Amino acid sequence: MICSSLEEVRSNIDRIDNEIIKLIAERTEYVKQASSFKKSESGVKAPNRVEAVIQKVRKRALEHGASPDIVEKLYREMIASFINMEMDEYKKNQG
Ligand SMILES: C=C(O[C@@H]1C=C(C(=O)O)C=C[C@H]1O)C(=O)O
Repeated sequence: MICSSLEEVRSNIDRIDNEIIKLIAERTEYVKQASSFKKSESGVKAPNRVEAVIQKVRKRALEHGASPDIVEKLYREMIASFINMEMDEYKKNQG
């Protein structure tokens, strides 16, 4: 959509950010659940799965006209934070 002012551009960015945050919240709930199926700290980190996710999102980025490099960078940062959160959850459940 072509905008006719910076205000309109920013209003669209704000709308999209709101949607992204809702999806991050939903993703958070699933990552927390993942910890209950893990049997070790290396299982929590699951590096093979991380690489599979990265390959998948790079492909999706290309299909949708986004930059695969930007998407990969964002996902690596996001997943690192999710792993920290999941590790805290895992350790809490270990008692
Ligand atoms: C959610 C999981 O745990 C971790 C978090 C991941 C993610 O945020 O996509 C992927 C792999 C794991 O590092 C999983 O194993 O699927």
